[in-house]
Amino acid sequence: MSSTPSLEELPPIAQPDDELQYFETHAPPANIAQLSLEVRDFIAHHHAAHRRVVLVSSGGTTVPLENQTVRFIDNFSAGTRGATSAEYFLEAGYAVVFLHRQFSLLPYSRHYSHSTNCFLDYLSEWGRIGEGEDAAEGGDVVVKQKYRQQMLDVLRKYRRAKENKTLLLLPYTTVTSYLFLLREVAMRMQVLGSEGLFYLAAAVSDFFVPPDRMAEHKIQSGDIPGAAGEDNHAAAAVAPGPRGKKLVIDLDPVPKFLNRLVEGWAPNAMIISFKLETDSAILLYKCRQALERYNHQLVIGNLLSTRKFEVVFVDNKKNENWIRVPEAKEGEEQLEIESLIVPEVVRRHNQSIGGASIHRF
Ligand SMILES: CC(C)(COP(=O)(O)O)[C@@H](O)C(=O)NCCC(=O)N[C@@H](CSSC[C@H](N)C(=O)O)C(=O)O
Repeated sequence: MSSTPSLEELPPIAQPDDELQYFETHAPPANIAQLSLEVRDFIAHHHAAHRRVVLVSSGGTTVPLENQTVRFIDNFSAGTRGATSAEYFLEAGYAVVFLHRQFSLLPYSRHYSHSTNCFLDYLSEWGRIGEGEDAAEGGDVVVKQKYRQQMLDVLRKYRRAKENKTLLLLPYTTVTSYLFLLREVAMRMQVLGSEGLFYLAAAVSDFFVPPDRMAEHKIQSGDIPGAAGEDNHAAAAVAPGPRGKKLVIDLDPVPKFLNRLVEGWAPNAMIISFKLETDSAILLYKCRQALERYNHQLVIGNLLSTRKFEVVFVDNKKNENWIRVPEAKEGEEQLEIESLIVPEVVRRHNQSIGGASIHRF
């Protein structure tokens, strides 16, 4: 079992000057001003309607190795946890700001997107699907009978979220765009006080290439004299090795922003972070350590290998509760663990703000 570092050995948590330095030395997403106004209006609308707002972060952030990015380091996440949880928050009556990795899974469309659930597999041969404007000349595609009810259920929920404008999609790609958007939304959510909820399921990069060590052009693998990217000061550069050329990467730790979120950006909100480990022997320790370091309310721990079947709630009152779902038998529908996680989060959120039941459609 790997030795578990003490609090002191961990990279320092972000202090105000780290935050200042990071945001001053990185460029925000080009459209952040427009997105910030959309978030402001979204929050104001639902606050006026006495509807709670939750920020759900989802997907994995990237760390570019070149300014003109050809190569990047990615963090594992398909976006299933975030997209599925967002659906259950919407069903619980929350409005959702969905801060997600661009092109990762989205609420509702996740059932039919990506290669694992290709929408086209749900369609049968050409035939007439309906009358009036639905029926084009020569007939339309027909959803296979066995999928119709499920698809109609998803479609109804999707349309309800659109009609009620309860889902705001904010895409990011890099860890920098994620952090800028997280800070922007958090500042806007301050108006919600303790009713604000953060559900941080995104897989956030822990290391990055500082701008002053970033190669401008694609790092060259062969010898091109004077080619850009051979700068020896670059954090990622090709160097001679015992078995020929190798790529040497020297990254800095991303300032730990969770502390800034808790203490500065959203001081009154309920903040839930996910802790991802692969070694079961250190999961609980790392969850407790995160709570001690960041002083937020709840860490949901999960292992990469069993994340769809079990999670553990570790809260700041030292309670540790496992939630588990049985793995579906062959041919059976898998119970989504988020159908249990989100109601438990909502229960705890109710408790933290005095238990008022929330507005439902
Ligand atoms: C990524 C998964 C496993 C979901 O997978 P998909 O369903 O395939 O999307 C999610 O459940 C999770 O653990 N997310 C959190 C993963 C993560 O990076 N957590 C961070 C802490 S929260 S990120 C906060 C940041 N590092 C900071 O401290 O400022 C960690 O474990 O260290």
